[in-house]
This record gives sequence, C-alpha cells and structure tokens, in this order.
Amino acid sequence: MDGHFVPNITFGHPVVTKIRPHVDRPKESNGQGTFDCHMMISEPKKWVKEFQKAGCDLYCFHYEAAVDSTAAESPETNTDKKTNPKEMIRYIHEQGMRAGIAIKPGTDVDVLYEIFDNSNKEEVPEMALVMTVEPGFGGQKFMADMMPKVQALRKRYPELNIEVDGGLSEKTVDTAAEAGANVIVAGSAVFGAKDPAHVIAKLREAVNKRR
Ligand SMILES: O=C(CO)[C@H](O)[C@H](O)COP(=O)(O)O
Repeated sequence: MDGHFVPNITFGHPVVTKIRPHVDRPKESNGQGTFDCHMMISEPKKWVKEFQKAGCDLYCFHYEAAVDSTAAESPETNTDKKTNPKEMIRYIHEQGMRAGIAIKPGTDVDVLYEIFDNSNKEEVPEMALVMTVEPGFGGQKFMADMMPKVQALRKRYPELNIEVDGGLSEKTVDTAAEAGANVIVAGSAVFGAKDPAHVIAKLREAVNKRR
C-alpha cells in the first residue's frame, strides 16, 4: 500500500528481503512458500525489479493502476510509470516472476476476459484476484456480492488460480470456495486467532474439499 492508490501505507520490499530467507521456496505442487505480493500501488511497474530482487514469486498488480487511457493507447511512451496490463504482465514474466491481476469491488470482471483470453502466454497472468473489500484496510466485512465475479471466472477458466482477499475467515470461506476461489487471503482471521495454524488448516480444507 502506497498511500496513493489506497489511503494507507504498509510494508515494502525491505520486509520481503528480511523474511524470504526464513521461508522455503515454493514447491510447484502446492505453492507453499510462495511470496505473493499484492501491490496496492499507483505505479506498479516501478517496483517490479525491487520485489524480484527481494524474493517475490508472484507480483500481483491492480488492473485499475495499470490502465489509463493514455497508457492503453501508447504503452511505449509510458514505460516509466503506468503501462497497460499486457505490458505489465510481460514485464513481470521477463523478471522471472509469476503475475497476478487484481480488481477492486467497483471494477467489472469482464475487463479480465481480454487479458486471460490472450493467446500470447507471456501476456497472460497466473492468477486473478477478486477483492472482497475495498482495498486499504484489514478487518473489513466480506463482500459476498463479489461472488458472481468469482463464479464467472471459474466457469470461464476452470484451471485458473482465483484469489479472494478481504474479510475471509472460517465463517466466509465456504461462500468463496463454493463460488470457485482457490487462493484465500486472510489477515484478521489468522493473526487474531489463538491457534493460527488451526484457522489456516480450516481455510485450506474449505478449498480442497471442492477441488
Ligand atoms: O489488504 C487488505 C485490504 O487492503 C486485505 O483485505 C487484508 O490484508 C486482509 O485482511 P482481513 O482478513 O482482515 O480482511
């Protein structure tokens, strides 16, 4: 969070650098150890290389931050700041990371279809993130009305990693998993728990029993 794209600030690549040596690298079979960095920032391209150096495995940027009319029309003149989503995805892949693309609650899911239907695989992300709160703060209420977006993505892309973020807990995870989400972000539910491992196991179970 950069205090611009969202009205809050959180940690950046120096924290990733410090934590990375203490976490095993991802095992391709189950994704454990993946550093999935959700960039709630206005200039996502600016930080790609720093996060790669820090040990990020998957760099997830916001569709809304990557799209503006100028950048979409002439991506070649917008290489320092904004660029269009396809250029961003290609750039992330060139740095050796997987790419994710996130949408805020007010963004229609169909903006993602063109991105995932692209036959050029270098420009196709490995994950879609459907925000289930307005990004910026933990501890908000899960927006169940975002589930049609998840259902639409799951129907169209049976194998896609679909992440949900915001208000996920043991109480809400079944709704998300039933809709088709298979990557669950949980802050308060895990860090506020007496037994975080138990909560994580429950969240994982909700996803796994539907796969
Ligand atoms: O970053 C977020 C919002 O910007 C996430 O929603 C947050 O980290 C998850 O927290 P919680 O599980 O408490 O909703």
